Amino acid sequence: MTTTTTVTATAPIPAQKAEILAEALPYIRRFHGKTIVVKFGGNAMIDERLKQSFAHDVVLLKLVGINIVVIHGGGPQIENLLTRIGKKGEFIQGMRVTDAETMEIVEMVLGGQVNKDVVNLINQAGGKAVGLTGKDAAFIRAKKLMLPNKDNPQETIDLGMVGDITAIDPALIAHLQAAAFIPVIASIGVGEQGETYNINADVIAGKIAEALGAEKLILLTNTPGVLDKEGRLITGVTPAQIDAMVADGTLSGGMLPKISSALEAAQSGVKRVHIIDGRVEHALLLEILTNQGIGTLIKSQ
Ligand SMILES: Nc1ncnc2c1ncn2[C@@H]1O[C@H](COP(=O)(O)OP(=O)(O)O)[C@@H](O)[C@H]1O
Ligand SMILES: CC(=O)N[C@@H](CCC(=O)OP(=O)(O)O)C(=O)O
Repeated sequence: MTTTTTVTATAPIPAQKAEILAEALPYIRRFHGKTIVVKFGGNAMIDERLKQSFAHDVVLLKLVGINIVVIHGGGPQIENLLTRIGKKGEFIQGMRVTDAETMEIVEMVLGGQVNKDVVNLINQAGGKAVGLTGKDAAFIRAKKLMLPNKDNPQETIDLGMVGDITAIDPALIAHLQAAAFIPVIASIGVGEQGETYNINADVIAGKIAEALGAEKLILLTNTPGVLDKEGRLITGVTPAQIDAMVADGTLSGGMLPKISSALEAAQSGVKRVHIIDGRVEHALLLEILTNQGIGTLIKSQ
């Protein structure tokens, strides 16, 4: 008996769609086998649909052979829980003042709720994500940060349990990448005595990108990129422009640790560092696989 196979004609793909797909090829070839570190900001993480589009992008990029490493924040999510226990968050130069009780909340929210949420989303999208904090294999070592006081450089500001990264061991990430897992890292570090440190997620993302020799670092946030005094997007910033914008207050709050770690990464061998709008659907695909420049490129000089 012979069987007949029916081949159903597929609907013609609009030429524009095919063109966009074809445009991705040189980028896939360029980044195949390379590492791209992506920081998913807490503010970009609020919308469910955007979270899913982020997770799909991560899985697609991994499937075309790009080693994606995800670092996530969770500032607004920490703030929610602090409010529920009647505590108000305090920030100095974009860093959360972290007493012992706040540290407990930060670890619970970042290492627990937010980390597992991101892991779950990526796995639901078909990836193999593994959640970590810097305590796993003690791969992010830190000591207490003493923040220089901008008004009086002889003085330092005590932020409590905020960590200053002393070392990152890339071996654990390399093992996970070799086995096709997607590392999803919460911004917690560990001290010499096993103490827990709260570290700004942008700072960790920059240091991990450096330690892994990443091709790209992408910081997804809730603004179109770096904005000038008039609120217009700056598509590329130099160190001199950054210094001027910090000095005149154009850059403030959460943008301060973001811009300084982006610049440090760019000056320490990470080839391209971008701050982009995580509120744009498929922002990652647009940034990595198309010639559509979005957000701000941080220049090393
Ligand atoms: N010049 C600037 N350009 C863009 N954003 C800025 C600037 N100065 C301060 N910001 C603030 O920085 C915020 C981004 O940092 P943050 O709130 O820490 O985001 P994330 O959670 O993504 O790390 C923006 O929402 C904006 O309020
Ligand atoms: C020291 C410090 O400020 N830690 C941050 C860690 C989370 C974070 O960086 O989250 P976003 O990326 O969403 O801002 C905090 O406690 O809020």
